[in-house]
Amino acid sequence: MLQAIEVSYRLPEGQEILRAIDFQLGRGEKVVLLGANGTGKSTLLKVLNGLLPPTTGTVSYDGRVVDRAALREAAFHQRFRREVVLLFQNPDTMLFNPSVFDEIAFGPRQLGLDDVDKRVHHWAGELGVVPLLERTPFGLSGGEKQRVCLAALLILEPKVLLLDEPTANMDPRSTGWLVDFLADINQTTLVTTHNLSLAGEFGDRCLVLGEDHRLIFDGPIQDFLGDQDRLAAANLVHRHRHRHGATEHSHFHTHDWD
Ligand SMILES: Nc1ncnc2c1ncn2[C@@H]1O[C@H](COP(=O)(O)OP(=O)(O)OP(=O)(O)O)[C@@H](O)[C@H]1O
Repeated sequence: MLQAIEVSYRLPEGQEILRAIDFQLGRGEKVVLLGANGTGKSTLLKVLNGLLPPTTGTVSYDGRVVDRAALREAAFHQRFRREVVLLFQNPDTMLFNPSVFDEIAFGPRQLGLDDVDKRVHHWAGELGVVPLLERTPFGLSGGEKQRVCLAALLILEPKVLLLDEPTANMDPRSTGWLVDFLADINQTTLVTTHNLSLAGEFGDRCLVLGEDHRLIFDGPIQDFLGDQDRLAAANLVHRHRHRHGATEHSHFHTHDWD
């Protein structure tokens, strides 16, 4: 339903940070996007969400090319913005309303949906943020902000969720809750994470961006996670020395940052 066809993205300064990326997300599919720092994961999500136009190649949604012309058409723009949503890596980028209630209500109000109050209470309940509704979003903890941002997206009843490191600010209990929550929804999800211990919980298929900014793997996640050579080539495991008294050895470690 969402497809990248030979997508490349070049920064204004000239550096190419996505190179000929080609893949398709099927309806209801749960996919994980992996890659070392700076390989282009956040950029790819922004391109898929229509926020950055690819330098070459195309993104298409349900068979329609997502370009400036399409996004200028009111009907397509409204449909695409409602159905394909992006959770930014930094929740502060998304919060700009005076209260959590207004933050969650913003999308439905923009779209002219009815029963905004009821919808806000429903999604605040789903995300466990009802006690925060009258607070200002700026004073919340990182994990609380993440939940508020998710409520503000899910209230639109999207079909595709692009989630950029959704557990990065979350403590272990919230992380466990989010993993279960995402497993139970039937939307298409594409989730980036640096947490290889969790990656397999977000989907059965993974896409991996290499340090050359190309898609270097698209397949079953367990095949990728079980292959030390591939993990090392993608800079997703590291090796360092351990000393145990007089003996010393080294082996690979996964690099879980959140
Ligand atoms: N607007 C911009 N101006 C300059 N450089 C940028 C811009 N956007 C992205 N980059 C650079 O492009 C590269 C890819 O960035 P991106 O944020 O997509 O990587 P990432 O894979 O999400 O990284 P991380 O794992 O660290 O979050 C980085 O080197 C980044 O510094």
